Amino acid sequence: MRPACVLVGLMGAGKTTVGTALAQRLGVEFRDTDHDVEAVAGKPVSEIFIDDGEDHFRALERAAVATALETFDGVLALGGGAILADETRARLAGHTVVFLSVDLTDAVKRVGLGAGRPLLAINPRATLRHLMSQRAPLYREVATHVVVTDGREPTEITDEILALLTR
Ligand SMILES: Nc1ncnc2c1ncn2[C@@H]1O[C@H](COP(=O)(O)OP(=O)(O)O)[C@@H](O)[C@H]1O
Ligand SMILES: O=C(O)C1=C[C@@H](OP(=O)(O)O)[C@@H](O)[C@H](O)C1
Ligand SMILES: [Mg+2]
Repeated sequence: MRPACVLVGLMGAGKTTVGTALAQRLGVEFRDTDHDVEAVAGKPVSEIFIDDGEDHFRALERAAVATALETFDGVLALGGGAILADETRARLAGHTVVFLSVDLTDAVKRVGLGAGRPLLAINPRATLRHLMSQRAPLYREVATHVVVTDGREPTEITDEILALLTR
């Protein structure tokens, strides 16, 4: 079993939003590794970071991605930092992976003050800029398709991905 499509990209790229719409349009299930991690930990991502630390969150995330890639056949959204793990990037090989790209201005607008995203608790704009430069090469490395989201509505982005998948 393999996901119909895996979505990657920075916080605020719209993975959760577009993934939900895409799954609906395809008539398949949607799954988000953040939700899987929260279910295993029994608490929100922000509390996992505070109580157990980022390393623990990343370990749960690696396991959630591995399980989903093997057992799930719908639309899968990864948390923005999942691709930091060598193991996860290797696992993504051979999958249909869509990188939702977003520029800094739109990402900041979308995530606001970072509620629920512990990495953005302090200076979200500077943090997003740093994460973007660190991660952009990794998103591109795993992606089979790149879809630009700046200034576009989720429905338009979903339409573009649907067209890519059925091409
Ligand atoms: N294309 C878009 N245009 C405007 N706002 C968007 C778009 N995609 C997502 N959003 C909004 O941005 C915020 C973050 O979206 P989300 O799907 O959670 O991103 P991610 O999962 O990539 O971090 C949400 O409030 C969502 O409604
Ligand atoms: O980029 C990151 O490191 C993170 C992104 C978040 O998911 P979204 O990308 O869905 O916001 C979530 O996994 C956690 O707060 C860490
Ligand atoms: Mg998300």
